[in-house]
Amino acid sequence: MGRTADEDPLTIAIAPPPGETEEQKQHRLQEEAEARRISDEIDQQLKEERAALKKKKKPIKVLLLGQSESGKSTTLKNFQLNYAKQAWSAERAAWRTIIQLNLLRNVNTILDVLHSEMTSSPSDSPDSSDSDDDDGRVRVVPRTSSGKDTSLPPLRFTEQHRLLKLRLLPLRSVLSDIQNRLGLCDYPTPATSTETNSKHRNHELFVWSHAPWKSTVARKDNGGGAGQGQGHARRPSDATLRRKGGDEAETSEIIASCKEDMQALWEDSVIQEMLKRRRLRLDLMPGFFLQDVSRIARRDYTPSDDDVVRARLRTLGVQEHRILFETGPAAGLEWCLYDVGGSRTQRPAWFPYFDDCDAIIFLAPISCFDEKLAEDRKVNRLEDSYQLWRMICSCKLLSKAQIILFLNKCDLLDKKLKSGIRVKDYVPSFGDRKNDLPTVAQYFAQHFKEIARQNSVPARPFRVHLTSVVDTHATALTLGVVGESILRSQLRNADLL
Ligand SMILES: Nc1nc2c(ncn2[C@@H]2O[C@H](COP(=O)(O)OP(=O)(O)OP(=O)(O)O)[C@@H](O)[C@H]2O)c(=O)[nH]1
Ligand SMILES: [Mg+2]
Repeated sequence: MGRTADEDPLTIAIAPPPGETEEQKQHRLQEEAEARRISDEIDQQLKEERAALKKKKKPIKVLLLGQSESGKSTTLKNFQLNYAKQAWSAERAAWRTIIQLNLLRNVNTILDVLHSEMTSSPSDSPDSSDSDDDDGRVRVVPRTSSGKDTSLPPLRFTEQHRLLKLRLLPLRSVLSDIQNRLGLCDYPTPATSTETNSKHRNHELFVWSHAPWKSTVARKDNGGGAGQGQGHARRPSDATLRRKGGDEAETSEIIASCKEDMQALWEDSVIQEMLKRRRLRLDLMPGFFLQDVSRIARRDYTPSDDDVVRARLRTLGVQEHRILFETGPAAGLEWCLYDVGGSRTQRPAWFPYFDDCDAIIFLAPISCFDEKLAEDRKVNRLEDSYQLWRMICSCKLLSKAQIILFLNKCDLLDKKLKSGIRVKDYVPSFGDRKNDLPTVAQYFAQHFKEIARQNSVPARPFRVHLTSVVDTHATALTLGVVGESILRSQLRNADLL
C-alpha cells in the first residue's frame, strides 16, 4: 500500500508550521522566493561557465584538402608563420635537412639525365622512359624512330661534364644517408598502364603522420622538442642524437665541398640546353633550390621563412596541427588544422575527419592545366581537381561546413602562360580567349563556381581566392580574410544554438 500525502516526509518537511500567522506566512514566502532566485542565478552561472568551457575545449576544426602538390602543407606553414610564431621559429631549423635533400634531388635529377645523354651513342635508341622526369610530368621530346631528335645538333659534352659527374657522385649516398637518418620513406609512385619503363619513375620523399623527423632534427638544433603536429614522436636517446649530430655535420661538409660543382652544373650552357631539349623545367617543380645553391650549400646555412615555405615533403596520412592563435581576431582561440596526403590512395583517409568539421580550405593548383596526375598519367590534373571539388561540394557530411577555395599556384600559371604555353591546347573549351593570367584564372574560377552551384545542397556562398601560397606576404592577407570569415560563421552558429 502507498503512503497518503499526509505521511509523505517531503510534504511534511515543507508544510507551513502549524498555527502560522499571516505576517509569518508572508515572511516565509519572501524567503522562499529569494532562495529560488539565488538558486536560479547559480544554475545560470553554471550553464554559462559550461558553455564557455565547451567552447574553449572545442577548437575550430579546419581541413586542408586538395590533390597532391596542391599546396596544403604550404598553406599550413603560412598559418604557423603568421599565427603561431613561437612554434614556427622552433621548427624552422628542422627544415634545413629537408631543404638540403630537395637540393640534392635537383642535382641528382640532372646527373641522371646527363648520364643517360652521355652514355647513349648517336646510334643508340633510348626508350621512351628517358623522357620521364623525376616527377612524371615532362613531356617527351619528339624523336625519330632511332630515338634522337635529328633536327638539332648533338649536345657537345666535354671532359668538364665527365668530371662534374664524377665529383658529384658522393651526393647520391649523402641523399640516402639523410633519408635513412630522418626515417623518411622513398616510394615510387604507382605504375600506370601508360608507363612503359620505370627507369625514371617518380620517386618522392614522404613523411608519415607519425614520423619523428622534426623532433629528431629540431631537438638537436634547438635543444627543444618537436613542434605541434609531431606529438607522437619518440625522443631519440642522447647517444643517438650525438651520432646524428655528427652525421649532420658530415653531410653539410660534403654538400659544402660540392658547392662550386653544383653551381657549375646548373649554370653550364650545355646542361641548360640538354634540360631544354628534354623540356625539363626544374625551376617550375616543387622543392627547386638550385638557384640558391651558393647560400644553401654553406656549412652555416640557416633556412629563411621563404625557404621553409618552398621546401617539398609529401604528406602521407592525416596530420593534426593544433595552433593556439597568438595574434589576430582569433587570438586566444585554438584551431585544429588537418593536413592530409592528397594523392589518390590517400583520399579515403579524409572521410572520418569530415564529421564535425567547421571549415574546409580546398586547394586547386590551376597552373596544372597541362599536367597529368603522377599516380595516373591518363588523368589531367585540372580535371582531377574539378572531380574532387565536385565530391566535396556534394558531400552531405560537409553541408554545415564553410568551404573556401584557393585557386593556387597563380605565380606558376603566370610563368607558364608567359613562356608561351597555350591553355586552349589542353582545355579546348577555353577557345580564343586571351592567354593571360587574369583571363585564364577567371575562366577556371567560373568553372569551379558552376560546379559548386550545381552540387551544393543546401546552396552556399562561393568563396574563392586566387593564391600563390609561397608568397608569404600576400598569403598573410588572404589568411586574415579567411580567418575572419570562419570566425564569423562560428559566432553565427553559436548564436543559433
Ligand atoms: N611556385 C609555387 N609553388 C607552390 C605553391 N604552392 C605550393 N607550392 C610548392 O609546391 C610544392 C608542393 O606543395 P605542398 O604544400 O607540399 O603540397 P601538398 O598539397 O601538401 O601535397 P601532398 O602532401 O602530396 O598532398 C612545395 O614545394 C611548395 O613549395 C604556389 O602557389 N606557387
Ligand atoms: Mg602535404
